[in-house]
Amino acid sequence: MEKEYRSGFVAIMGSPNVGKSTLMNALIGTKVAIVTEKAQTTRNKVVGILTTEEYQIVFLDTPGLHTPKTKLGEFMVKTAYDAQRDVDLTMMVLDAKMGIRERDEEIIRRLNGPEFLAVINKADIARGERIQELQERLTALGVPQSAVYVISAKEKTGLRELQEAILPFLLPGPQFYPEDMVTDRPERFIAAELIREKALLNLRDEIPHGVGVEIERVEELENITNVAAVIYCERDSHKGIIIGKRGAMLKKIGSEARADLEMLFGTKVFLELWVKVKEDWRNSQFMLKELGYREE
Ligand SMILES: Nc1nc2c(ncn2[C@@H]2O[C@H](COP(=O)(O)OP(=O)(O)OP(=O)(O)O)[C@@H](O)[C@H]2O)c(=O)[nH]1
Repeated sequence: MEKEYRSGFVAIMGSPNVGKSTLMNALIGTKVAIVTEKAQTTRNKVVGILTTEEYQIVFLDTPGLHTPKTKLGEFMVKTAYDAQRDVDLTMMVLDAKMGIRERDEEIIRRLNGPEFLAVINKADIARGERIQELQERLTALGVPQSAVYVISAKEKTGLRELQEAILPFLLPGPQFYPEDMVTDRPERFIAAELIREKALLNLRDEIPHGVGVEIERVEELENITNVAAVIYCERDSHKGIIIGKRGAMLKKIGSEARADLEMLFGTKVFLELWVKVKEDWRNSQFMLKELGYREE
């Protein structure tokens, strides 16, 4: 008898910067979520999809949980807990080096149960005793040993075991998305995220969280895709920094983004980038909507 097709939804939770996006990209083998060394990089719920002949796993990569200070922050936290509610499995990602913070404990207590796995990430940069200490803390919090996995999303170790651990949580069911689809986010959204990633990677610490990217136009011609985008920032002084001396910074952001956009669209890309100042845009409902941080 043929085996029944199985599918399910898996939420990837955890504090900012623990490596959730890196893990999801590694599991599905494509870059659908942006990664930077700065906390709170992920703002939206991004779906990553892993399809094989036997099963389909749909991953929800949630914004890092933190105490919200702005409307955008509130939206991020709400999206994270909302994503968790209707899933078949929740994976809580922990940073082996940072350990379990008070806030993590609260989340673990809230989410621990039969459909819960704890994933200790960044094993490549933590000492063995440190990892053992974390495992013991998890046991003390009531998470069974069998639900704890030690991995390095960056070095891609422990991923096969983790993937196998997910399979029993999948239920007989349909393939929700076509097999060649790796995310349900529109190309425009990914394009904006790729540009934002390059801005975050290149800019100094004080600016990045005030940076939003809007794609104004995508024109797909036969051999080239024309993309026009605006980088929003909150102050005139920031605008100067983003543009850089004789436009050098903007040029660097643009050429790095273009390389990724060419992979996304599968064509050459002509990228036009503008920088605009919108004071306090993170507290403007209108701007949040404009930039795609809306509830579905
Ligand atoms: N050494 C090491 N670094 C890692 C590993 N996984 C992720 N990182 C790094 O940790 C940083 C944060 O990774 P992200 O994947 O953006 O983390 P995140 O949890 O999605 O972060 P938010 O979007 O802020 O919630 C990046 O600099 C990654 O390269 C790992 O296994 N080992």
